[in-house]
Amino acid sequence: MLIRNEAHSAIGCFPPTFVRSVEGRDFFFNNDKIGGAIVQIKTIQTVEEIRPEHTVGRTVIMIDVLRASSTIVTALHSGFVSVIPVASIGQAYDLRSPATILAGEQYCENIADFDYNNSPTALYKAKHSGKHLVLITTNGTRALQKIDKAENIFIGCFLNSTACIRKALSLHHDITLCCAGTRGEFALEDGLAAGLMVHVAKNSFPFVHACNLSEKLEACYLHHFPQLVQCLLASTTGKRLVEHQHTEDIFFCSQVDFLQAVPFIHEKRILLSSFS
Ligand SMILES: O=C(O)[C@H](CS(=O)(=O)O)OP(=O)(O)O
Repeated sequence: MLIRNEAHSAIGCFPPTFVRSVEGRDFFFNNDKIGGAIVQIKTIQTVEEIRPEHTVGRTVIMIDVLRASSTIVTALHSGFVSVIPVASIGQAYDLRSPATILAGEQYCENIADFDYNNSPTALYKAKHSGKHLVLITTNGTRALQKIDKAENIFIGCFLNSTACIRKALSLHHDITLCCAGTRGEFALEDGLAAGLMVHVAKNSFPFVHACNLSEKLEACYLHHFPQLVQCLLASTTGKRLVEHQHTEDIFFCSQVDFLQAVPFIHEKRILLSSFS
């Protein structure tokens, strides 16, 4: 039910009129026709800071640029039917079958008997059409368990940033950009990808209200995007990945809008959205 806000009573003329529903959702009107709901975008710095109000009734984009989100986007782009995130190495071994491939890392190190590290570059070259990827990573796959109450959950990174935020906007829920972070700390690369998504959202849809952090991260992205690879190489996670000989993945993960795949979570599996 909509309640007209008397402070904005200029119905029928531009600028549009803003109205708050009894459910607390804001809408805008153009020439007395409903133009749509205002989408609020909130960015969370690390998954540890996620509270129920950031997920319930909202669309959440989980961002773990280095590397879980990039790996998931690439795997689904490359023909895997699904990605199954697991919480322990034992669970991954239990799911081993002719239909599955095991990938992941623990603190950047390879896991014994796994087919791949958490490497988007390797999965981009791999040919496993029709198989399911079982994935465990230090931060990203665990982060997913903390946002499972969201209305919709998408997986985003630089590789699919425009496709991902546009898909989220199309659902007309408020959006939480959840930066996974690294080992409990904010990760610059996640914040920069969030900033890019905020920028795309503001340029795609006229009535986006972004929180202060979102606005600052947008400015940060716009400042840094000419040297994105250098930024990622100099980040805490980037340095760690270089030490572990995963430099190629940093270059791969810094490619903005290289892929169109938009993964979403359905019943604990990650699938390709039909829109992708
Ligand atoms: O190896 C990765 O991709 C990282 C390891 S670290 O803990 O951030 O160094 O894990 P992820 O879960 O993808 O952030």
